[in-house]
Amino acid sequence: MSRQRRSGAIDTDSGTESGGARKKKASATQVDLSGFKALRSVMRIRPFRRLWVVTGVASLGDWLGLLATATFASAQVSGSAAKGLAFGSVIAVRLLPALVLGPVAGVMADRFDRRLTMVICDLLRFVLFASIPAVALFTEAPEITIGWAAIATFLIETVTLMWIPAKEAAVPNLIPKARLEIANQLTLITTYGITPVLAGLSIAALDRVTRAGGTTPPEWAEASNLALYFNALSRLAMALVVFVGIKEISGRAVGPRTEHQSMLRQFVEGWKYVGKTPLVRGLVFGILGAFAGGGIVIGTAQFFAKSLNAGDAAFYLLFGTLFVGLGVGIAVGPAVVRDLSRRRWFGMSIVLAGASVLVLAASIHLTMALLGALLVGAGAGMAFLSGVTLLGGEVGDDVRGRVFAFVQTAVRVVLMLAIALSSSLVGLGGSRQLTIADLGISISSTRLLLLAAGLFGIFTGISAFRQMDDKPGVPVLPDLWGSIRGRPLSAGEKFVPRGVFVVFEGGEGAGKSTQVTALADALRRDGHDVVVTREPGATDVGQRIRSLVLGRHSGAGLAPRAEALLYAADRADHVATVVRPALGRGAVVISDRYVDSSLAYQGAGRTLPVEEVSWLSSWATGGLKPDLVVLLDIDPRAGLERVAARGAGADRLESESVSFHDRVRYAFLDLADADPKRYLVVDATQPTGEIAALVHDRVGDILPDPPPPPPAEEVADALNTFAEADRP
Ligand SMILES: Nc1ncnc2c1ncn2[C@@H]1O[C@H](COP(=O)(O)OP(=O)(O)OP(=O)(O)O)[C@@H](O)[C@H]1O
Ligand SMILES: Cc1cn([C@H]2C[C@H](O)[C@@H](COP(=O)(O)O)O2)c(=O)[nH]c1=O
Repeated sequence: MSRQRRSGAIDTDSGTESGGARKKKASATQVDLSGFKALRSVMRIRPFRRLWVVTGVASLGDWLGLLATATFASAQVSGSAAKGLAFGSVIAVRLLPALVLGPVAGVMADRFDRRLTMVICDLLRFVLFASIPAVALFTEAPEITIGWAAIATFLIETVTLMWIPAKEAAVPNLIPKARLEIANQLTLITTYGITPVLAGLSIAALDRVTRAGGTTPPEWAEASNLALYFNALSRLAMALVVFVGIKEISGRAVGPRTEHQSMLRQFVEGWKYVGKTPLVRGLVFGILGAFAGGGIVIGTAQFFAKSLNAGDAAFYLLFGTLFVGLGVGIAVGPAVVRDLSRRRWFGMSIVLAGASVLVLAASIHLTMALLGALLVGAGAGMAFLSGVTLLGGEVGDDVRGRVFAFVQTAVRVVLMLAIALSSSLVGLGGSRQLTIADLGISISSTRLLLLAAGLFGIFTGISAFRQMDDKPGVPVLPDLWGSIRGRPLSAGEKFVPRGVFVVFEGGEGAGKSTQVTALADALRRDGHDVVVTREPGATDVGQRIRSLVLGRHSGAGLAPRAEALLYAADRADHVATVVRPALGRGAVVISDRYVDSSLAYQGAGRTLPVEEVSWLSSWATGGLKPDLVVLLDIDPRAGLERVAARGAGADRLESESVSFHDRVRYAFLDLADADPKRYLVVDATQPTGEIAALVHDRVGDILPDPPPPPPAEEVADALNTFAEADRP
């Protein structure tokens, strides 16, 4: 059985109009999902708008706080080694709580009121952030100020671990599912694009202002202290806005509350859910793979810059480009892939990031490395956006907090391990120059690690894709390409054909009816269950359509598009009520004409865009393709003579010009050329018996031998509804 038929992908573009008209129509249907209007519509959701504003302010505060705590700690000691140690320790302390407390945080987010959890966490963070510079006001001892900065940072991070799952799990309840992606886009761009840059600029500006004129500011007015106070106040503001202004966060979308379960039980259930649900498993696997790869890129970045014979500036440039790519992926990705399945997009984005790491590994010049870094960032950004949106939109409310907590914990652990391991590993390996042609390529442990990271990224992307794919069997690249052009392929109708589908095609008078009958008789003699059918006109509706399109008087002025639609309508009814049921019961279905006739007559003959006629047919048939097409090829002059000899007069299409029929003939031949395995092209001027023997032989190759037993009686009864379609 042909694989194409089983896969049954359909191009779901919305019509046959061309150019601007189609674009207008497409954007009209997408207006609720993308673009500026979508942005406006999500901003109209009051609770989200408020949350977005305070999250932006708080995120600015957090980035300021991160920079400030680190610079604050190093400012308390002297000597570069001590400063470096102090700086590094504060950053490391921020990552530690995840190891112990991450999973518990998820249970809290699913167990307790999320709004109160957020408010209490923010009040605690307000106090803790403010306490860091405040303690320094009361003591001169650096061990106390640094010690407290480290303890406070640890506590802040612990509290943050509780806050994030509560917030992330609540957001999808505030926004309709269709708006979730744009809402996430907005939040991620604000949190990882705008506010870190603003924070860096603000802290530098603060430093300049407070030291203007060469004066040393009082300790409380140091830039890092002011930043920490701002951070504290932004958290207080967040607590107040969430408590007073976004009461909706307390609401639950679906599912029963789970307070009756013990915390331990909830914790175990959360892990089980992640392990057992293919979508979540795929997401988690993909996210972790991406972060592991990202960690290796970060861990090796400095050595990599050196391997390009570039200095520190190149390192920063690469790093900056990676973030630009991340932003581009998040901001532009959805507009590029349009209606591509988000599950597929997630896997593909990870594969893109992995493949781009390979570009990095193979870079022989800084420009190539920059391109690689840009694409790594773009892939990661798109994976991040689609991953978060999928988690928010497809994970049930009652377990969402635990899933987010699981992901955030695992991400931190994997990232830390990947950075630590890769940076120590690159230190161990040596580097030597290998000259290929005139290119000096540096093979070093850094590049080998990048190579491994890239391959690992591709592997995890593919695995995630496989686990989560919601369009199995639909070819990946045509689906991606179709989506970019606004014509995603939709999954074929769920249908497992048992029978075999043979179609006869050809011009007028080629001898199709004669050969259909001969083949059906021969196969019946061989013991096969055979259904003979045709287009147009195999069903009651089809009969009426046939008289509309072929009647010499009724359809005289029929517009080509109307003609194409009528044939498609006949086909849709024919496939749904005759062909699929017969194939489903295991019969051999022989049809006199099918999709190719539309491509040849309406496409080439009427000169409608063949691609669009093809889409129309794919949609009408739900992607059903024949196993074999027998093309009876004949010069139209000879074929039309045979028709005339029948003496019944020419129908509307037979009356078309010879050049029309020539175009039809060559279109049939082109189709056969493009897919030779699925076609048998026969010279239709041969004697009837010889043609019949050739066809019987070829069909024998694809038929089950011996013929399958007839279906059970009750199934046969059910299918008999369609048996009367065994005509023309
Ligand atoms: N191989 C052949 N050699 C000579 N004549 C043939 C051959 N096959 C069929 N014919 C004759 O040609 C005429 C058209 O045959 P047939 O109806 O089978 O063709 P068709 O392709 O189904 O036509 P249409 O396009 O009108 O449906 C008939 O009179 C038939 O007897
Ligand atoms: C299915 C199909 C058919 N046609 C044309 C081709 C013929 O001129 C008639 C069918 O007549 P026949 O005697 O049954 O062969 O319809 C078409 O133009 N487009 C189609 O999709």
